[in-house]
Amino acid sequence: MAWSPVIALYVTICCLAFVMSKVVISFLLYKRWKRTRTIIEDSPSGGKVVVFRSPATQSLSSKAFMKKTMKLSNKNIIGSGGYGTVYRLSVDDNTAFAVKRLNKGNKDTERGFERELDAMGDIKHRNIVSLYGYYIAPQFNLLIYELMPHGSLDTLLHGKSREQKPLDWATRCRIAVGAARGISYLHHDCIPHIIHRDIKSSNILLDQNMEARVSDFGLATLMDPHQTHVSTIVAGTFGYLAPEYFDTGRATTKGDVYSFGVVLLELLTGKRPTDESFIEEGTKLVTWVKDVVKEKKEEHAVDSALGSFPIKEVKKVFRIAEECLESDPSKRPTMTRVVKMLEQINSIVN
Ligand SMILES: Nc1ncnc2c1ncn2[C@@H]1O[C@H](COP(=O)(O)OP(=O)(O)OP(=O)(O)O)[C@@H](O)[C@H]1O
Repeated sequence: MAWSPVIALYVTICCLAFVMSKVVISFLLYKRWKRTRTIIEDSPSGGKVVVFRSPATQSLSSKAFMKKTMKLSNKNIIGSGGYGTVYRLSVDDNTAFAVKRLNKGNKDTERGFERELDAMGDIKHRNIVSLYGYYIAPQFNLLIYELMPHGSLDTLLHGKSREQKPLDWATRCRIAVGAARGISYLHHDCIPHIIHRDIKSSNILLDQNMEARVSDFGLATLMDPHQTHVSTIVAGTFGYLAPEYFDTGRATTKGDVYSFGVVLLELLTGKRPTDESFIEEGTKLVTWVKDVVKEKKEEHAVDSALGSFPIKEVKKVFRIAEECLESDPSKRPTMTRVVKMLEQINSIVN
């Protein structure tokens, strides 16, 4: 059946309007995307700096960042991990950032790497360490993060410094619920949903108000597994990995829930999952705690540095940890549920 010229004209106009609207929308989205970032190509090094615009990065021009970065030395190091070294980068007396220098990833994955970083820059939550920008160059990559003045939960719980005061019960509870809210946000509120894959006490950092912030989200997927240290099997860290991960190698939100359960045990007992005493006794933190809870002797497992603590609340947190550590992933609660359960602990205000 032949179309009348009028219908053919209508169809042509509709198709053109459709294509034009797509082009205009893409252009506007690109303009908006550009407005939220400062991008500088550094021709001598072949590198590129991208700074996500926000009130916190107003003082950080890409040029200033490049200059300061080139001057970073060993005395600026604040930590190091499987993915690289972390430096303190001070812009002025009041402004500083944490800069992570990454061991170089795979060249083929560079485009995907940039896309992932751009997406990570859009994630903002009071319990997540913000990514402020990045630098990509042929020799190395840098990630610019918000600086967390109180360092990591791992150092606060297990650090050797004698001046350091042990964390009290109320602070531990606040850290637990803050970290849980951060993970829950990644799992349930981000689109697409994000599985962290490496929840552990050294990836829970503390801001100026001792509020917990989850860091390193997305890094486990970004980095080539062969570039990371020996304790990382595909992704994740020994002692925190859910048992099913060893069989399937698949990261899931329930795997993060398990790792968070291990962090809860660390907060309760003050012991690392890889504590030497467990190896000597042929057990591990999770098994030891399960036995203690079964015998209703939780008070014997509590961190001796804790001083006084409300035993009823301690028992409740042990029970929440136990649920997170169920061997069957389907029996573990979601992180939203974990947040709700923790919020019922009296020492947790707001
Ligand atoms: N944004 C930050 N602010 C302050 N200190 C930080 C920041 N990021 C990392 N650190 C410090 O640097 C240390 C090393 O961090 P990094 O994330 O590189 O390794 P990790 O978490 O210890 O181990 P892994 O690389 O296996 O995850 C942290 O334990 C923390 O003390």
